[in-house]
Amino acid sequence: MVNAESAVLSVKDLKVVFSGFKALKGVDLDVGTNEIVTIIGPNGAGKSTLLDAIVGKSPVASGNVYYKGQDITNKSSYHIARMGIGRKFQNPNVYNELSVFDNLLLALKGTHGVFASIKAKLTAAKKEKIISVLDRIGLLEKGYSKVSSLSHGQKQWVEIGMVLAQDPAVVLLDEPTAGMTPDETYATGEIIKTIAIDHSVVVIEHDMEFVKQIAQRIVVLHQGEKLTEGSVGEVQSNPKVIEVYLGREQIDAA
Ligand SMILES: Nc1ncnc2c1ncn2[C@@H]1O[C@H](COP(=O)(O)OP(=O)(O)OP(=O)(O)O)[C@@H](O)[C@H]1O
Repeated sequence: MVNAESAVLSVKDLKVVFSGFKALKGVDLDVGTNEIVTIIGPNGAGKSTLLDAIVGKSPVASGNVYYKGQDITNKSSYHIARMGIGRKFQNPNVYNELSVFDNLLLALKGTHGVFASIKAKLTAAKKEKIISVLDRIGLLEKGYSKVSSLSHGQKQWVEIGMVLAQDPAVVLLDEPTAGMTPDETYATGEIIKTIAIDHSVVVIEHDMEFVKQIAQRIVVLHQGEKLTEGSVGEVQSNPKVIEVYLGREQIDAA
């Protein structure tokens, strides 16, 4: 069982308020080493806000975020990323006219500026790192392809690769399968499981089939609060979760 002492990432009684609107009303979350935590919940539950607050993109009104025991509450996004928390957003943010390889090169830790990065000498260590990331995201064969030639799903994997290139200990993914085909969605689940061999991963997701594929522990948010957490089975059979979320998902899917 993960607790605040053993957690890599620990969120305590976190509150986020937007112009008087309480988006998070005191949320706790502990993420263990190499654990996958999946966050589900209805639209507006506060899922993205929670990830934003962790990485310093939403101002925390009260409560704390700890990374490896250090209080990182309201530190700058840049600082938090450098410490080891990588965040992928919903929309791809890649350089379409560059190759997959060069996109990953740009994302490597300690790299500054597009021109300088691409013109700088490619060391064996950097090349090895990029190849290992390409392998992780299933794009070894596409390393020299322009990102513009890739499918939507493959672009999302490049973005995940760009997060991995920064050597984070914790990877935060906001709806990584949005807009993907079923095959791409499944492949994304397998990529995430491989990432979790040596990273902690927090995933926001709506697709329950995908959640079942990757989930170890599920946290359910509702109206800015944690409704419950547990295994897939525990969450799926929880009457409160069925009422506020899963029932609605099943109706939407019908
Ligand atoms: N910058 C902001 N300013 C004002 N309100 C915001 C801001 N960001 C989020 N909110 C509000 O906070 C609430 C939580 O939003 P959030 O995006 O975290 O929900 P979510 O659970 O990720 O939903 P979805 O599944 O639709 O992405 C929503 O009511 C949203 O309108």
